[in-house]
Amino acid sequence: MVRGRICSLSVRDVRFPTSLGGHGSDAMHTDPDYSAAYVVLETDAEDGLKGYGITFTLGKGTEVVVCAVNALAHHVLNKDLGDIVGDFRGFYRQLTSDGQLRWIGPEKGVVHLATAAILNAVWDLWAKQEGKPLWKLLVDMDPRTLLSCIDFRYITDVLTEEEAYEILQKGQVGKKEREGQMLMHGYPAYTTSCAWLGYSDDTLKQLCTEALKAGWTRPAVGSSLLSLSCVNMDPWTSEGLPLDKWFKVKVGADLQDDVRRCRLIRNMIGPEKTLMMDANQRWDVPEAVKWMSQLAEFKPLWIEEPTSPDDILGHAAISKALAPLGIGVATGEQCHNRVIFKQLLQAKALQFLQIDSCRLGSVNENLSVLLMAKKFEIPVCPHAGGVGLCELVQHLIIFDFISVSASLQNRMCEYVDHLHEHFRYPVIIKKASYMPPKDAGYSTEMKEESVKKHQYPDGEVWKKLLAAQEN
Ligand SMILES: C[C@H](O)[C@@H](O)CC(=O)C(=O)O
Ligand SMILES: [Mg+2]
Repeated sequence: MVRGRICSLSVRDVRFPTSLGGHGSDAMHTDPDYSAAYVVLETDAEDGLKGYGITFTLGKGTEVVVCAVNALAHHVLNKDLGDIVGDFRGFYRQLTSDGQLRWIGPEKGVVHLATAAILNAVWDLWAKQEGKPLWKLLVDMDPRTLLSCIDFRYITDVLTEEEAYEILQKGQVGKKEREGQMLMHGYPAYTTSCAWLGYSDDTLKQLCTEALKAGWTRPAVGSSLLSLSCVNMDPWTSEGLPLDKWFKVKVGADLQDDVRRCRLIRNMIGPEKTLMMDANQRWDVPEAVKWMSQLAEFKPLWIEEPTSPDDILGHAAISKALAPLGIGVATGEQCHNRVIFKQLLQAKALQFLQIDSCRLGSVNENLSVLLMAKKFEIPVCPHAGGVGLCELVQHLIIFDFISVSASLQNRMCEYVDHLHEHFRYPVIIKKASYMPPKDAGYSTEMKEESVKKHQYPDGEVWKKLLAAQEN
């Protein structure tokens, strides 16, 4: 039973100095401090449960998102949780249609990141009150209720509510077995932790060796060396162990460096394992095609964010040009909203769709994208990493497998090995797979001690760093 009136919303600017070690660096974001605008909702219910929500940011960007959360707060305060989730579509519309704030979106950029942080907290609270991890709340939800959380405005030309209902109805078949499979084996993951652009070759080698030792080692059945249309991997052995393992390397700043690093990593992981490349929007369209033609010898499964995330037709042109080389295009971590995803799908502009739990308007909007991806039969391989993105997105992709896609072919969820120790319910990875969370909620809660230490600029960590910079 959902209960309580939301009586307080707080938001904090929490930053981790990851740029000091080059963690998270890429061709565009050379000094990222992984950060979060961290929202806490309290209700007047006697259970004392709180809802925690984050959105992922980089350093200074956080203070702008914090302002936007505060500007949206009045939509949530003094609302009954029951009224919010009882008409979640209406509430989503209310937040995204604020007559003054919509002008600085709409449904994109800072204001949408703030929307995500608030709604992530609402979903966490709802799941906690129901006593279920978020993925299970979604899996058990009756399809009509689930669809009532989605705003279909702007996407009915490709997906009507009735079509979405049919997808969910079909997804009911075999659901119990798939849930069992997830509980037993987890959802396959790939790692980006070895090859951030700011890492030296020695660090890359060392991390790659460690990752291989840690179990990212099984031989692939399908091979990324085949042309894309032939890639048809079954990621499980008969004992239910994951087979192929994927590694991602950052590229895009300097071609000769890329060639050297890709050779190094390919030599280490061998010809069989799947390698992906990520350019983080660095190139123009022709440049992307030319650059990737020169990296094709390393057999990447995909090039991620080859150009501006807004350039749908550019992505389509790159997809077309790289298909004969067996290289797909992946994108999504900076796709503003469901409309951009709709058009990427319509234009055949991507072969791997990367949802992000904090970029889109929370679970509500991500559900619409999962359903569209199913309709277009494009595999979803979520973006994760950052602060808490692994913790959150695992719920969405596990739900997707159990209730929507029913497939693991060509699908893996990103995993990055940073900052999990700051979460109260950190991800559990076994045999390179995400094990479904068991605790109630959306795994969004951070340890209070970590938040205090890393709050910007007054937390202990930042006080020291800022003082050192002054001297
Ligand atoms: C700035 C982030 O670390 C970014 O490089 C992450 C990313 O592109 C990915 O994980 O993919
Ligand atoms: Mg990326």
